[in-house]
Amino acid sequence: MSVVVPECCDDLKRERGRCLFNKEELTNILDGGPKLTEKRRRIEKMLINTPELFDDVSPDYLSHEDRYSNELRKATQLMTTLEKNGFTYNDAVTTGTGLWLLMDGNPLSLHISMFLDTIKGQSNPQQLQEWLPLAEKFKIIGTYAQTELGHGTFVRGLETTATYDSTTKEFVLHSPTITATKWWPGALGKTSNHAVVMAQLYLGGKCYGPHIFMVQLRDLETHRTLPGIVVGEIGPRLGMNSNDNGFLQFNHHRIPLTNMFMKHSQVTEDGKYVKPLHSKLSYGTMVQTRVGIVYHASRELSRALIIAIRYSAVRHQSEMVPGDPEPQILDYQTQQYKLLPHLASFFALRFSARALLEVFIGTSAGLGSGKMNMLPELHALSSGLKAVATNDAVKGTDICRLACGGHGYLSSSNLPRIYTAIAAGITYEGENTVLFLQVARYLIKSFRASSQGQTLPFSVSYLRVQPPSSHAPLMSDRGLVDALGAGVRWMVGEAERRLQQLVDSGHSPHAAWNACSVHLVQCADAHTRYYICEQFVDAVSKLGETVSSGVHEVLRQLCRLYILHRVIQTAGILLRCGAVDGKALTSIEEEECHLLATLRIQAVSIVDAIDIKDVFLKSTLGAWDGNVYQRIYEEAQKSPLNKSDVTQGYYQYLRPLMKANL
Ligand SMILES: CCCCC/C=C\C/C=C\C/C=C\C=C\C(=O)SCCNC(=O)CCNC(=O)[C@H](O)C(C)(C)COP(=O)(O)OP(=O)(O)OC[C@H]1O[C@@H](n2cnc3c(N)ncnc32)[C@H](O)[C@@H]1OP(=O)(O)O
Ligand SMILES: Cc1cc2nc3c(=O)[nH]c(=O)nc-3n(C[C@H](O)[C@H](O)[C@H](O)COP(=O)(O)OP(=O)(O)OC[C@H]3O[C@@H](n4cnc5c(N)ncnc54)[C@H](O)[C@@H]3O)c2cc1C
Repeated sequence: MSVVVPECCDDLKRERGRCLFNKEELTNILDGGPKLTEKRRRIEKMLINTPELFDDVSPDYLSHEDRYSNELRKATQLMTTLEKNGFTYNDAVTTGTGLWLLMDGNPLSLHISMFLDTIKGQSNPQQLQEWLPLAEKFKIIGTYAQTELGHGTFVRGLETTATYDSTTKEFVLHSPTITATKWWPGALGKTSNHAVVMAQLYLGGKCYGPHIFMVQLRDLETHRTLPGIVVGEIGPRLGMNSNDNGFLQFNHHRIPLTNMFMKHSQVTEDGKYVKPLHSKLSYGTMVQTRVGIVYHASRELSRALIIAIRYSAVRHQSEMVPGDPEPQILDYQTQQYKLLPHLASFFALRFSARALLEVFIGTSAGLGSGKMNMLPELHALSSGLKAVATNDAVKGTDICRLACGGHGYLSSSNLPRIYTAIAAGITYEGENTVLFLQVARYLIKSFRASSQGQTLPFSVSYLRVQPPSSHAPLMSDRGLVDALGAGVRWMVGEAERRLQQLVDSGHSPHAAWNACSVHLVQCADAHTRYYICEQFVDAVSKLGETVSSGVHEVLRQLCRLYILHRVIQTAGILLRCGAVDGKALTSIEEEECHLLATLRIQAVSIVDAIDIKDVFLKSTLGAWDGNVYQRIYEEAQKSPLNKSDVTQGYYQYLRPLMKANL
């Protein structure tokens, strides 16, 4: 059956006809300015014009091995296409386009992110000069090998050892137990010939904790594993199965002294240790990746939202008024309630990701001149935002899937794949509960420091013991954000009181910490969300002077929805600390419902402005033209089971069963 694709279906035409703002202007804001929109579109055009980057057959129909090879084919093609056209792999990552083409995890992602970032951030000048050009030109291909079978979260507990032998000026890398096996690193199984390896440094029998080493794993000509190394792939996962996540063991494998990354700490030829300026500088690559993940999570959420909101405008179901035509499902308030707060979250995360990037850039510049004082603030912010962004993207993506009913469960909707890929984000790069506990540690320390009269860094300054009282009217954006801040201050104060009470009653500080950790995680989550609200309000108010009134109004409504929704989610705490009363909550709930109806009118135009082309959405439900049913039908025809009317399985199993005398 041939497809006659209308320019865009009537439902979407009508939706788009109601747009009251300049879409291009909103697109520019999301990209970070018109120049960045223009650059992204140039990259997209170039990629779209490279047919080799697209799948002939859905990876769902490929074997485990073919999925990997197919993705490797596309990943290498992507790198050469970018290079030939004067772009960097970073351009493809920062615009999202590269990651979207490589649908489900890809074998070069660790190389272009954590491997290169470690070389850039942890090398001394000689190492940088030696390794960076090789890695940038793909002469060596690497990954970040830290996690082990026995330890992922607890980096200090890693078992792999790097013991210095001053007689040969080498480190001996060893995996003393099965649990010391490196396990999980992306692209470790079959792709990488090098890895940056986190191992316990031993000098003269003394352990100096985890340090990073550059280790060659495979021969650069034959790609065969080097002696003293065992490496392989770990098998199928929930998602991201086109990557070759791997395992790695060392058997007294020797590498030169100069292969320890020596920007921050050094080992001299005679085996002396030179301490870094801060003990956690070797965790820098993780921090940098967490900053990137906040953007990544917001982008993935936006893909799911575009799909679900367009589909909700095309899908008609049931009767709202008996006898009337079936309405668009987007007209149901419950559908708006499912989707629109997540749309607001996407914007909130995008503005917060930008603010975090600025903190990262500022802190990195400070580190360059020996200033370590911003590091705890960056660690807390990047940990909290990574956790909230991935939690919300996963939840939001699943809600989008559910909001599409049965068709959301189809692989061709692309929602399952977006979900399984981003679901891993809750675990990798610091499991979210663990990261929240790091944030909580910072909050409690800050709260205590404030009680002792110390000045607090900017993200926690609202926790000071005697904050200035809010002058903003409660129902204004600022007033409600101040109320949320008061709620977090109350929660942190309460956590501190409970900790102290437990210690006073004879518990050790560590036991007290564990006994309060559910509450502490809630404090960290609430603090991070307060920070996000602040960033959203600030961004919208700053933009107010420079953007057209239509765009400003849309942003103001999304920001308002985000805040109202947050206040309702936190109602229990806000009532307990007296920041709001029942009457205020009732009017906030009413306003939220009203706002849902207002935002619904322009919802399709808002997701259009996110400007993700069909080839990157890869969804039968979310395409720009809204031609949903034809696409679903055509995708189903591609199933290998439809190649013949009667399958082999019939002759092999079904027929014998039917003929059997049961
Ligand atoms: C760039 C684009 C990216 C896009 C991405 C898109 C797709 C990704 C695709 C695939 C996935 C890719 C890769 C995945 C990779 C990985 O997962 S790599 C492995 C990541 N592993 C982790 O994140 C482990 C998490 N654990 C930790 O970070 C630490 O163990 C932990 C922080 C939990 C504890 O550390 P530890 O050394 O045990 O700490 P202590 O208890 O001794 O000390 C705590 C004090 O140290 C401070 N601190 C901890 N970390 C840092 C840091 N990074 N920077 C600064 N300070 C730090 C902490 O605040 C404590 O300070 P105080 O004592 O309170 O003052
Ligand atoms: C798709 C994917 C890709 C990955 N890529 C890489 C990679 O490229 N390189 C690499 O080195 N690693 C990689 N990892 C590993 C990843 O970083 C770890 O899985 C992650 O850090 C969590 O560690 P874990 O698996 O040991 O979980 P655990 O730490 O064992 O966590 C299990 C549970 O214990 C809880 N828990 C643990 N510690 C605490 C605590 N202190 N307090 C309270 N609760 C706690 C956690 O909250 C969680 O509920 C990847 C993982 C995945 C899933």
